[in-house]
Amino acid sequence: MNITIVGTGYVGLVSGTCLADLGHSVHCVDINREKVEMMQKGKVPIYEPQLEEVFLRNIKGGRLFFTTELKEAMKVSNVIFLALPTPPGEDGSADLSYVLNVAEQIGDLMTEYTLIVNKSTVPVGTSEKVKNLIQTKTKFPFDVVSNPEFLREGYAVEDFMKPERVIVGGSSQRAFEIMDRIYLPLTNAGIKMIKMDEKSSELTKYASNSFLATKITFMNEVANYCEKVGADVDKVRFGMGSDERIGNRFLFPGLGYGGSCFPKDVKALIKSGKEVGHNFQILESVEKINQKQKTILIPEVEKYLGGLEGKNIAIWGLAFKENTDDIREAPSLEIIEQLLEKGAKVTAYDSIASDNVKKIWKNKITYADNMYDCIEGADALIIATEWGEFRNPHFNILKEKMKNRAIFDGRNLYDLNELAFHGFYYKSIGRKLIKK
Ligand SMILES: NC(=O)c1ccc[n+]([C@@H]2O[C@H](COP(=O)([O-])OP(=O)(O)OC[C@H]3O[C@@H](n4cnc5c(N)ncnc54)[C@H](O)[C@@H]3O)[C@@H](O)[C@H]2O)c1
Ligand SMILES: O=c1ccn([C@@H]2O[C@H](COP(=O)(O)OP(=O)(O)O[C@H]3O[C@H](CO)[C@@H](O)[C@H](O)[C@H]3O)[C@@H](O)[C@H]2O)c(=O)[nH]1
Repeated sequence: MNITIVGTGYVGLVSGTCLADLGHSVHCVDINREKVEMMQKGKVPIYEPQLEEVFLRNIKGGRLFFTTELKEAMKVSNVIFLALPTPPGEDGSADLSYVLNVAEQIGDLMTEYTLIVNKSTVPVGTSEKVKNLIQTKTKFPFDVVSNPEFLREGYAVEDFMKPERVIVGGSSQRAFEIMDRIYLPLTNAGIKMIKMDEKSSELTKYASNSFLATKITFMNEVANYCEKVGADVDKVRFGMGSDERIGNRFLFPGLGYGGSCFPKDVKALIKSGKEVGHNFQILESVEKINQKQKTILIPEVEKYLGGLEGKNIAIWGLAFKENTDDIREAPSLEIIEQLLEKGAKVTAYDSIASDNVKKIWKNKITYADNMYDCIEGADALIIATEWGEFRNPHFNILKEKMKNRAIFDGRNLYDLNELAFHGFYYKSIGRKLIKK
């Protein structure tokens, strides 16, 4: 089948590449000329494990193409996936301008039956808005379906190819049949496709992300309580997660949830609720607690050092989580902001995400080339991302290079006994404080 994907970011590029790998001919469209030229030359513009291999295989196989021209792609395909940004507007609501602009263009360019498949995360009622808009632009028949995407950055290829479910929201038999054909290689392999109406499908995405954000936030609250009463959150997490009704995933406490999805989707659901007079009280609390959690280690560092003015603080990890170069809503950004405000000197290291942080913080902080250069002369080390390379450091090198043996670990990477053995002051989340 010939498929067009509009928007080649994390979702569009991964979906396009994977759909090509399932045998479809995929034309990816993006307005960013530089990005398109890069992809035409065989370069992947984002960091996403496994993606490059599948990308190159499908370019070579003649199934994956890139263009800046929607019109060109639509000449060969009448199934169009939208993988466009839906960033938060000033009031927290999802900004639908990208989706609606492209919908309008599709309406103008259509010359036959067209299926518009919306993969962007959008509020309930967006399919209807898109339908109404296209209706004013064309005389040709068309359908709009909602097909929310559940992939995680860092595991995107795996999540797309082996999803726990594919959700399709629509109201036309013709559209459902096309969706059946597109996903046949997955459903044949035992992946379930759940069909429903458009509104329920759109809400399934927001409700899933908001539920996961709530689960994480609940654990952060439990962790903060553990510290007050002397319980260990890792043990509590393991005990709770062993109950299948709770499940052991997404129970890791830390520096709060970040990334391009949870923060914006929680905000957007709260806002959508308000528009119809519904108060998502639980999500309002989740948001507030999460905001506080991102910088929860700062007062701890401040207390330990007796102030931050002129202190050298090292940060390991800048990405919002491991295995990605994405820094959208990363706790590291707010940590850096507060440290600088309080007069500290910051040296940071992230093997993949540093370049993106440089665009924001420029030369206001120092960027180290490796994790050990980063801690040279440091008064304290903050761990903000759980990259694999931080999990087993040579503690002897840390002891030699750091001015103070002090680690503030936002990801609970280390064994408490080991850090006590090495003589570190070690503050993690929801666990006993190890004092030198
Ligand atoms: N990032 C994720 O992990 C993830 C997962 C599931 C769902 N989503 C949702 O998917 C959507 C896309 O997210 P993303 O992270 O891939 O975004 P992104 O910002 O990484 O990519 C969006 C792409 O769209 C392009 N674009 C913008 N306007 C365009 C236009 N008029 N025509 C063609 N291309 C255009 C941009 O240049 C960019 O390359 C959002 O609604 C998001 O909430 C994201
Ligand atoms: O136990 C956990 C799990 C995650 N996180 C944090 O939660 C955030 C989100 O993590 P994750 O869900 O792994 O990353 P995303 O790539 O943002 O993926 C989420 O957002 C996507 C965009 O909507 C959805 O498609 C995915 O299903 C959903 O997991 C990150 O800051 C993590 O550090 C925790 O603090 N504790």
